[in-house]
Amino acid sequence: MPVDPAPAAKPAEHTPLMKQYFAAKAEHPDVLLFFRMGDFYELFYDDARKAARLLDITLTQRGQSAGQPIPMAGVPVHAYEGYLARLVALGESVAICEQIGDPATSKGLVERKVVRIVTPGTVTDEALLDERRDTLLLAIARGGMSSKGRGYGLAWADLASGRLRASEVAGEDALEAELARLQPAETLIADEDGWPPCVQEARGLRRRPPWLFDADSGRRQLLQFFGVHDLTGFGLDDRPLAIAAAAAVLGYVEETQKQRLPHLRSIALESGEEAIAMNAATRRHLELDTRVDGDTRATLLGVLDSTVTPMGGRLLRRWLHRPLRERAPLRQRQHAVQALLDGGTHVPLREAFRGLGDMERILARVALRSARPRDLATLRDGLGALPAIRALLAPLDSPRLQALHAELGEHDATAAHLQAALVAQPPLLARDGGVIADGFDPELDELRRLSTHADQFLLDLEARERAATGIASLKVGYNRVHGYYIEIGKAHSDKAPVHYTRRQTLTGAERYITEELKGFEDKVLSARERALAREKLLYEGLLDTLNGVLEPLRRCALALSELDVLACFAERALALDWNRPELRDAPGLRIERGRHPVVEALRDAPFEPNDLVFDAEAEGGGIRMYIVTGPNMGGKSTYMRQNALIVLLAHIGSFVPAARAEIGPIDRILTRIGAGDDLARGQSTFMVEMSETAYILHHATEQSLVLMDEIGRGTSTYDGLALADAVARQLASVNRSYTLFATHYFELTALAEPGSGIANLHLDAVEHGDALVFMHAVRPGPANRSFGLQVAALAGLPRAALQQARARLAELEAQAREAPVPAMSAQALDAPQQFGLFPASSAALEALAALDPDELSPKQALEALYRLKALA
Ligand SMILES: Nc1ncnc2c1ncn2[C@@H]1O[C@H](COP(=O)(O)OP(=O)(O)OP(=O)(O)O)[C@@H](O)[C@H]1O
Repeated sequence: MPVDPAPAAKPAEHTPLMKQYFAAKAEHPDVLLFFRMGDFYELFYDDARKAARLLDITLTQRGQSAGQPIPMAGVPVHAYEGYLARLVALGESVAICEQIGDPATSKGLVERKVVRIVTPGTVTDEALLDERRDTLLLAIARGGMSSKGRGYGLAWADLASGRLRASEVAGEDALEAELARLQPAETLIADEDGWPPCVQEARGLRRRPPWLFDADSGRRQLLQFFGVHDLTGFGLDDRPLAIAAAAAVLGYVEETQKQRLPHLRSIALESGEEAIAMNAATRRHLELDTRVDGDTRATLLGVLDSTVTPMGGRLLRRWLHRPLRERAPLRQRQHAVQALLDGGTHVPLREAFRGLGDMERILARVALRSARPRDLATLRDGLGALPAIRALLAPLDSPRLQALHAELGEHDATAAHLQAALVAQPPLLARDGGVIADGFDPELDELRRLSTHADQFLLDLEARERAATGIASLKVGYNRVHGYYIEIGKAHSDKAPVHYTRRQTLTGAERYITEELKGFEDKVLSARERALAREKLLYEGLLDTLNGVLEPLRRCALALSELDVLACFAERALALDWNRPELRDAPGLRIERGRHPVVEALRDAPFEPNDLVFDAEAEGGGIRMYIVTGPNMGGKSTYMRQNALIVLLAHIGSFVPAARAEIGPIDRILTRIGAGDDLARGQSTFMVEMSETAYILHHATEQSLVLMDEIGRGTSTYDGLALADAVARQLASVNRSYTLFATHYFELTALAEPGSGIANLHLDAVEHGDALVFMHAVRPGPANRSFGLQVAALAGLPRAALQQARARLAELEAQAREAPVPAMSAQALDAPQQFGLFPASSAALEALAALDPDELSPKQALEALYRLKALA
């Protein structure tokens, strides 16, 4: 790291400009400072080096200060947003230090001030935001230990849409699950030790003084911020950790935005009880919105999201990450989707959504007073589309759609106001005017008329003066220094009337001004400026008007987002042949002809649908676990995941890729699917596998859906088999969850005995000569072959290696026939610690292996037998 000599120098030794810079920088030591100098934002010293590296811009030097050259890098003001976007995407924060005074009029150094701080979690500029993803600022407050682990309070703000939420969780696992769900852009924590790895790895991590996370002062801060007497209404009253986190978030937002935040009007507590719990591993394994390789298209969200508006897309993502347990709202959504489908209304509705734009974020910018002319034009067009949307919804028989219809509200007056106020296609920036339409404001019209009609006036004046003076060469002109003038050639200058006042003498001509021309000049020159000022005032007035109806407008935007998602569900259901699942209150799961939405979408060939039945009401509790066997590539993982995705889709209110689905109450979806993607954390594949498995055994309940894919693969065969066996037994007899357990250990198929609640399913393949054809159909019973070698051949393993493998396989199979592994008995299920799958002692095995019967005398043989008996 290069050392900056200059900042270490005594302040007095620096130039006045650099003194000003250091004063600003001292207040924002850990963010990049964009220091406005004319048409550039400049960065100095370490900031310059860092920006040069991150943005690939030139590092230069700017003269000297305190006897040292000043490293400098800069970005042009007109293009700064792109650079800012890149820095923010890299997790950097930037303080924008503007010239406050007018350089033209200020004496000496122009005044400068940091006007806002752009951070990854607080950006609201359209150009810096991902359209289809919430940008969240999260704060985590830490509490004491309880029986469930340490308590954490979380609060997150979505400034770009004005949403503030909080939650409280117990234990590191739950905290990690929340982080995986929220995916914050920036995370605030107290500057203390001992944060778990999931926090330390959080994006845009920022450590703040611990006293900012204090619950008592936090409570006072929240009361003041929301102007309320207690926090009961927000559900936060007895939630000190959530309060502490919320105060930390708000404090940071106020500090960075340096302005009022009228759109953060309330905070709501999200309770974990309301949602189907999915831990970080499950979200990853099910590839809800991102695959391990970073791809976002071949994911559930990629297939599901056909929303028209960005705000609809963001709501859908939030729903997907927080499937609801409560059935009533889900049934309402399903009913709404059905109502849309029945009349085909989703088609014209989606057409009408095209004109909506991102109303939610536009309204946030209106509240922050940073909305640009085009934002308001989009809002105008969106509100203009409302009557058509309302008319489409009005006849539909669905309680949710009618509630949303009511939430949309009437905004005809606002729409008409915007319509009258704005030109059809306003420019990007309000700065240069041309935003407010003609006819909206008489004063502005007059000012505009003055500046635009100037040309005609001058021509008229010229003609009149020529006629009056009889000088045909008389000209009316303008120059920047002297302003308007009447010019007469030297030859005629003696004919200039007395009311002409000389302004300037040139070699061949004289220039004059008259009272009339002077009056005109004053009017015209100031007219443009005044028109601009007037427009600015009118624009601010527009923002005021909109802020007066912000709440109803925001409710309207939220209702439109939900309508967009429901219409998307309808469109997807029709396009992809998905059906309405039945959400039942009785336990059990029954899926008929289910499909994997993503695999199906990616395949050219048809997808083979498969059933799943967990009939919890059957005698003896029915089947609780399926052991799924079959060849590699047979479709085991696909089958397991498709069932989880169908269950998940049902719990966001969507239709599902199945002919029929009956779905009882579900509290969690838990998965253990090998991905090996945690190597970066320094954990071995096996360690990850076991800690995920431990999590599942600790958390799975009778209402949980559990997917276990090839447990025990990461260790030696016997260890792996023993672990897989024990885990399967635990899940079936202790957790009693709905479990799909895919395995290559055929020994486990023996667990399926009558009364055990365990059954076998398998997938199959058939050989056609050298070719292997996967059937992908799930059948009852265990698989009888693994086809591992055939699959290896398909994968292109060298012929010689394959031959060797075949020979070795034959040997192993022969050995196994001679000494078969004892099967597991059903009784063993009740006493998991005693099952007799393996010889109790490997010492006995080793001793046995060391014996050579041909070399033993009968006496030695008998002694050996006694020794072995003692070892067993
Ligand atoms: N029901 C199905 N219909 C059509 N194609 C399928 C079906 N299930 C799986 N496939 C295809 O087979 C491929 C392999 O499936 P999958 O990964 O589920 O196999 P697997 O049995 O889990 O394999 P492995 O044991 O090697 O992990 C999938 O990528 C998909 O293209």
